[in-house]
Parts: sequence; structure tokens; C-alpha cells
Amino acid sequence: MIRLDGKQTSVALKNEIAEEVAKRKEQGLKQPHLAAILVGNNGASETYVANKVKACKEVGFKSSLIRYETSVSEEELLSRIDKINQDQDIDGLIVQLPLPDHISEEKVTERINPNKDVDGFHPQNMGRLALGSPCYVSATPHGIMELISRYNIETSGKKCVVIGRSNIVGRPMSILMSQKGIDATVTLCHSRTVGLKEICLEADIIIAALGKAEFLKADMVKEGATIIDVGITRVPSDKTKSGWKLLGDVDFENVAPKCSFITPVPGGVGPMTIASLLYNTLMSAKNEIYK
Ligand SMILES: Nc1nc(=O)c2c([nH]1)NC[C@@H]1CN(c3ccc(C(=O)N[C@@H](CCC(=O)O)C(=O)O)cc3)C=[N+]21
Ligand SMILES: [Mg+2]
Repeated sequence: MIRLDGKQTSVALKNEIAEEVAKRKEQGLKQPHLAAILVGNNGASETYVANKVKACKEVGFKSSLIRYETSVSEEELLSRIDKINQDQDIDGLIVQLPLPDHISEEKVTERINPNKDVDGFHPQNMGRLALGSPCYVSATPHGIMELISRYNIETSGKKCVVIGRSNIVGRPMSILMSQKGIDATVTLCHSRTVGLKEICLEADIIIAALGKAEFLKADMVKEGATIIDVGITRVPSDKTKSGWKLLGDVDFENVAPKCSFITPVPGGVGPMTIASLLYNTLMSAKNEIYK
């Protein structure tokens, strides 16, 4: 069993990005600049955004964190997005999800200039993804593809099961794994799937992205499978300093012995998500996607 070390791989990817940023600086080009909007004070969102800002520093990016109270109006948020869309210095804009109920995530996502949409959530980027055209690939799916490629995991002709059909992970993952050059045969499963266990038992690669702690058990996994765990659930724990521990969607302890490759939580997909966001921001600074 080989652990897919997202921490170490994200450092490698960040080093590549930092090197390119340094080179661009020598050429007199400006630093890439990521703006992040955070509404309210959801604990997990705070951590993720803090990690993103820290990672920007590590690679030599500029970052702007824009905070609003939970009570901010949708109108005010949208007009801030308009302003950032116009700001020549800002290359990438993300609005951390989830948003409070009175704000439409759909409206917010659609308001971001697709050219600065380094989350890849805008319909134009999602549409391009489906068509196989140049686009910003959302960070978690992009990070997973990087892990698969850097560990030389075979995908061609393999049976891939994606569990979870969210717009930000499951759906784009199913598109990426079936695209030309990757060539897996994909089954996209969800809460209404009948016979999930039998479907999983056939899989060479399972991507668990349903958001249920330790959902995928050893008796659902074929010997030698590759397991990608996207889940991240916080549960109270008196054994850790922070007072909680993180659980993935996979029962790691029992599943790992059966696998050829498996991502841990934490230290798997999470750090790759952050590095991929930086990658997309660099692409935007270079105008590589929308020339
Ligand atoms: N507009 C938007 N873009 C996102 O990319 C986005 C989002 N909203 N909303 C929530 C999800 C989740 N997400 C994670 C990012 C980093 C870690 C991460 O750093 N994980 C660490 C552990 C971090 C911890 O201690 O909690 C790890 O797995 O090792 C996890 C999850 C980005 N998301
Ligand atoms: Mg650009």
C-alpha cells in the first residue's frame, strides 16, 4: 500500500510555482494576486481561507482577504465582485463557500469574471471543462488529477467510481476521469444509487466525495484498488490539541491494507486543493487560459 502524500506533493507543486513567480519577478512582471472573499465566521471556512492566504505568501503571491459579516446583503457582495472584476491588479477571485442562506451561491458564482474564476465554478469554466476546452479546473479535482499523474497511477481503461455528484467535486471529477488521455470508464454514484457496494467492488479507482465520515468500508473495496478520499469531517476529540480531529469519507484504518494507493486525511487531497488554487492563479496572471 502506498500513501498518496498530498502534503509532500503540494510542496513540490508550490515550489514549481514559486520558481516561476521568482523568474517573472526578475523579468519585471508583477506578482500574481489572489483575492478571497469570506462571509461570516464558519470555523472550517476560516481554516481553509487562512491556509490559502498562507500558501500565497509561501510562493510569492500577493493576497487580499475581504471579510463580511454574515448579515451582508447579496447586493453588496455582488457589487464588490464587480469592483474586483475591474481591478487590473487582481488575477484570481474566490468567494469561499458555503454562503449564508439569504445569498444565492449561483448568482455570486455567475458574477465572477470567468477570466478570474480560479475556483473554476463559473458556468463558462464548467461548460468548457465538459467540452474539453481550456478552462480553470476547480481546485480539488485539479489537485486529484495532479496526484494521480505524479504517482503514475494507471487510468486508461480502468473502472472509476465517483461517489458524490456535487458541482465542486463529484461532477467535475467524473468529467475529468472520462476525458481523452485519462480514459477511465466512470460510474457516478450518489444518494439514490442502488447497489453501491457491488458497484464499488468492481472499481479500480474510487473517489469518495459524499461528505459522510468513514462511509467507505473495507468490504466495499476490491483488493489492489486506488482510493481517493475527498471527505473532511470535524469531530470532537480529547486526544488532539485543537479539540477535534478530521475524518475522511473512507474508513482508512481498515481500507488501507487492501489498497495499492490511498490518500490520507488530513495530508491528502486538502493540501493539493490549495496548491491547485495557486496554480490556477498563476495561469490567470500569465493569461494562459483566456488569451
Ligand atoms: N470557493 C471555494 N473554493 C474552495 O476550494 C472551497 C470552498 N469554497 N469551500 C470549502 C471547500 C473545502 N476546501 C478545502 C481546502 C483546503 C483543505 C485543507 O487544507 N485540508 C487540510 C487540513 C486542514 C484542516 O486542518 O482543517 C488537509 O486535508 O490536510 C480542505 C478543504 C476548499 N473548498
Ligand atoms: Mg487573467
